[in-house]
Amino acid sequence: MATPHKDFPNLFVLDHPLIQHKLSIMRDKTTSTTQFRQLLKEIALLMGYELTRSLPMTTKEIETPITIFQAPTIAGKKVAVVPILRAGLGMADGLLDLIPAARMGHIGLYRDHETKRPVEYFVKLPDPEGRIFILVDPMLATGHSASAAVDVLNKRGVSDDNIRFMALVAAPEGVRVLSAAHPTIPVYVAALDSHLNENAYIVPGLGDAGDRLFGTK
Ligand SMILES: O=P(O)(O)OC[C@H]1O[C@H](OP(=O)(O)OP(=O)(O)O)[C@H](O)[C@@H]1O
Ligand SMILES: O=c1cc[nH]c(=O)[nH]1
Ligand SMILES: [Mg+2]
Repeated sequence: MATPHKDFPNLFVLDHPLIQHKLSIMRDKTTSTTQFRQLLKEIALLMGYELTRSLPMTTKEIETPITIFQAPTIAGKKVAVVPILRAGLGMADGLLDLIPAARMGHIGLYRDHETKRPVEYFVKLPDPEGRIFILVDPMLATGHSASAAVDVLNKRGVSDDNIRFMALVAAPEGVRVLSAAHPTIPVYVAALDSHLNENAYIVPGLGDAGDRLFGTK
């Protein structure tokens, strides 16, 4: 079971060997787009298994072929998976395999090359009533895209209590920014890397996740 990081009480680094092995292949610059896409999906599914551990449970009376049974089921809350476009789409695929009944929202943000600040270009979300929102984006670098995406959800009536954030690789700078703005949101990552470079890319990181996922440059 995931335990909070010693420096960040809301950060959970999922250090399962399968996740770490797959991430190392993704980091390698010689890994192809095809492999990168497949591995991102597989890691998201494995991370989703841990993240969904906190979903509230209840029981429901069913009848097995043998007897009446109070069967454990996920309580009322419905789930929405919300990728931050573009790169988040690669993680959403894995989560949807795990939770096929989840609704899906989309938040389009790109990071301006000069300012390094996110620019919003698309938002479409499901009804927030009684729903848990899982925001997904492989890279948490400066943390401004993640914070902006949470702000978008807040404006549409989703409280921080109903938001989880899932990233592949985070920089400490980004975790600090996101948790300063939204201290109660649990953040799940596969790795907490060293720092950001002068272009606000994560070191050692894996480069530009969107470009590697979609084969663009
Ligand atoms: O934490 P930040 O400093 O805000 O950076 C992280 C953001 O940068 C990347 O997206 P990008 O802007 O490259 O868009 P893309 O997914 O379309 O490539 C990444 O997928 C995050 O959304
Ligand atoms: O390292 C980084 C930082 C921002 N966006 C990326 O895709 N990679
Ligand atoms: Mg990109």
